[in-house]
Amino acid sequence: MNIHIIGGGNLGSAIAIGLAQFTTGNNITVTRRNVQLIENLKQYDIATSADNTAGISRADIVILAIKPWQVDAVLEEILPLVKGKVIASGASGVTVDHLNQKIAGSNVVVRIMPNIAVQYGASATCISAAADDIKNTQTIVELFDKVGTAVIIDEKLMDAATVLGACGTAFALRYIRASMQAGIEIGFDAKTALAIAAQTALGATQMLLQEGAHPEQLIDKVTTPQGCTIAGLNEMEHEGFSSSLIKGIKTSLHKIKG
Ligand SMILES: NC(=O)C1=CN([C@@H]2O[C@H](COP(=O)(O)OP(=O)(O)OC[C@H]3O[C@@H](n4cnc5c(N)ncnc54)[C@H](OP(=O)(O)O)[C@@H]3O)[C@@H](O)[C@H]2O)C=CC1
Ligand SMILES: O=C(O)[C@@H]1CCC=N1
Repeated sequence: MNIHIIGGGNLGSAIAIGLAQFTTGNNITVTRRNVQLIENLKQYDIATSADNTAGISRADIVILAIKPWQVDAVLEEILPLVKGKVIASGASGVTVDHLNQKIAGSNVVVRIMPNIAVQYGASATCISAAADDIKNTQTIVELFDKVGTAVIIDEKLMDAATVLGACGTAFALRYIRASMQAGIEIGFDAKTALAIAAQTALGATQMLLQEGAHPEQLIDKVTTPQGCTIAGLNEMEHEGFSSSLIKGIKTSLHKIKG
């Protein structure tokens, strides 16, 4: 397939590299105005251009990885050339209804919400479309399944998916950073503390995904009665660990919904 990604920033470049690394048989093009900033993509055999329409008529899928307020102008620019193509928008908060109104054509219009771990084949991608288009989303689901997991969700949950899945990368990294900082305070150098904290988070995630267990079932295996784990966990909860995470996620959702 020919995949044309408009917006070679954090998300667009990550999608391009992920698809280049974890899929075969696809030609990928990425565009942005300051094209010199994505020269590095060429090492993955990804074509780059400052012209959003360059080669777009050969594209099978057009992915929008631009800021929400840039979507309308870019659509106007490309619409005459993208009739019948799949258009997948990763712009947060821009609804399928809005996209369909702007596009008003024969296109399959899909909303995608990956996260930047797509670059490493580890995104949790949520996908939605209008009822008429759901049956045509298979290509997109299969594509994003190769760079992590991909699920179709009800569009009304797309903002929630953005917060849990996309912003979630930052939330998880902040947990690792805090662990690292604590690790330094209890005796490790920064590099070792980070290595231990990051690998421990990865190991916990692997167990969770492979066993399909509830986190607390695995936590029970770590908490020795009267031991140091439960003492630490309970202190964290007294200080509002779970509560602050829940509040932060809800605040992010309110922000997205305006
Ligand atoms: N970052 C993340 O983790 C995630 C982001 N998103 C969503 O993805 C979208 C992009 O976010 P992000 O990648 O972080 O933002 P960035 O600012 O990093 O990337 C946006 C890119 O769009 C380019 N751009 C702007 N205008 C145009 C235009 N007219 N034509 C072509 N390219 C253009 C910019 O480059 P230039 O100025 O050179 O043109 C820039 O590189 C947002 O809607 C965001 O909500 C969704 C999930 C995760
Ligand atoms: O922070 C943001 O608004 C975007 C949406 C998801 C990740 N980054």
